[in-house]
Amino acid sequence: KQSSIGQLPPGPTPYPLLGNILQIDVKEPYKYYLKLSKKYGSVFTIWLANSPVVIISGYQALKDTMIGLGEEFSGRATYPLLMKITLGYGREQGEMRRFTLMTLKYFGMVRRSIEERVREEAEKLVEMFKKCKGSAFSPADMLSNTMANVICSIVFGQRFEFEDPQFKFLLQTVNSVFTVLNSPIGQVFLFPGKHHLLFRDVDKAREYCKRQAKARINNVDPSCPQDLIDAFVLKIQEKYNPDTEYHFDNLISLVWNLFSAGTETTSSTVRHALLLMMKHPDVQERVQKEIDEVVGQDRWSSVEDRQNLPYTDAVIHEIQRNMDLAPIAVPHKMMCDTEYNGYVIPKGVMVFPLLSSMLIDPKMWKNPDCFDPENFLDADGRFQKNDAFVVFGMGKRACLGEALARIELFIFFTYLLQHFTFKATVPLEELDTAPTKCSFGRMPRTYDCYAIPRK
Ligand code: HEM
Repeated sequence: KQSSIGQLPPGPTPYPLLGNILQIDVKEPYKYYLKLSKKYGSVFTIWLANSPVVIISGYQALKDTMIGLGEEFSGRATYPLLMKITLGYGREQGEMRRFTLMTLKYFGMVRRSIEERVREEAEKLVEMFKKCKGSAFSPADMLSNTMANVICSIVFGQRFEFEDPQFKFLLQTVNSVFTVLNSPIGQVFLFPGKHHLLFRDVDKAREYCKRQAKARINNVDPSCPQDLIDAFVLKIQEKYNPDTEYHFDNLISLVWNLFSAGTETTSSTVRHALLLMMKHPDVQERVQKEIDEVVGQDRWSSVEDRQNLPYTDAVIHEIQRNMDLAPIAVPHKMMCDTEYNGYVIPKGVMVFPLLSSMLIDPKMWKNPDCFDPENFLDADGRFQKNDAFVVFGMGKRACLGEALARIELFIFFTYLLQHFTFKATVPLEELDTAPTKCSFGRMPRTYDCYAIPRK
């Protein structure tokens, strides 16, 4: 089969029907891929059942393919599970991506600023943590709820009360999506599994998005769209033509995708951030000291403070590097037969950009294997960028919520550390910071903590 579909890069010998599935540690497949890259080099092939997947690893190869051959490598995987629960909007794609980026910018700049929306939610979170009055609690749901509301304010034009049953259902569904993707079956998404139950919930969640969108059809003020759904409905009306990307199905997918891609990612990163702060009290103290000196206790921090908070900035970057949220990004698909490195990767073949390979490359980092903010600091303690920081992916498919996510992480993290010191409920040596499920993305543990008010 290999010879009949082009000169695929080499890789471990697959078994008939199963491919390499039995060799893969389905709990942490990306570790297996990292091992394979040592044997086969920066481009190799594995087989998930009958389907070849080309894996790209290391700085140069990722740059050559994701940027140099960006168009060729930019397709979206069209496997049913992925289509339905992740980025289903994009078989045609380019225009949808442009629309989303422009609209996020529009609502952030022309309408109410993104930062203002983020700050409102972060303030609410601080209030909620205060209500815990220093006793132990789990921050996970509060983080998801507040961070989801940032997206809701842009997409639906409203925030939801946490008790709202529809909001709870949407969040639960997002959570199940990530749980399934991270369970062993999630990695091998070509197989049927319990995801038919998930499909049912995802369909219900998409139904909700549909109702929201339908309600707008005759109610949008063309001179003043209030949210992303309004902006899209205007496009449908302006350009109605079933051949364009502006049709109802794409609107539903886009709304759902933004909600799902924008909620669990940022909230689990802040969850991981607090866990690391508990594990490294010296780092937490140094961040607080810097915030106290630059921002003080009498005003909230703003994104403009970032450049004067190099240590805090380095810590946030290091949290993301250490977390490695999306070790294989989101699967790509070849747009056409493409020659790379002497191999021919055929149109339609799935590609995993192994982002992890860059995040732990010893040539790129001072201390790749541990949590160490020094990875982002120069000898004078200034923040230092690093090209291998690719947590948001690279090239034409890079995360389109990156700008929003960076504001969210900065504001939530600095607000929380300005107001609280986080302490573990177990002795530090028992506090495990390794993510629990790592099949597709890496999800941090849930935990109880103390948030001790600082004032
Ligand atoms: C810590 C936060 C986040 C991280 C680490 C992250 C990371 C990523 C990564 C690695 C990809 C895949 C890139 C690739 O395939 O090359 C991606 C795609 C995407 N992200 Fe994010 N993301 C985050 C937050 C967000 C937020 C807040 C939104 C919502 C606005 C969002 C929306 C998306 C979308 C829509 C895509 C698909 C882009 C496409 O296929 O064209 N992400 N993200």
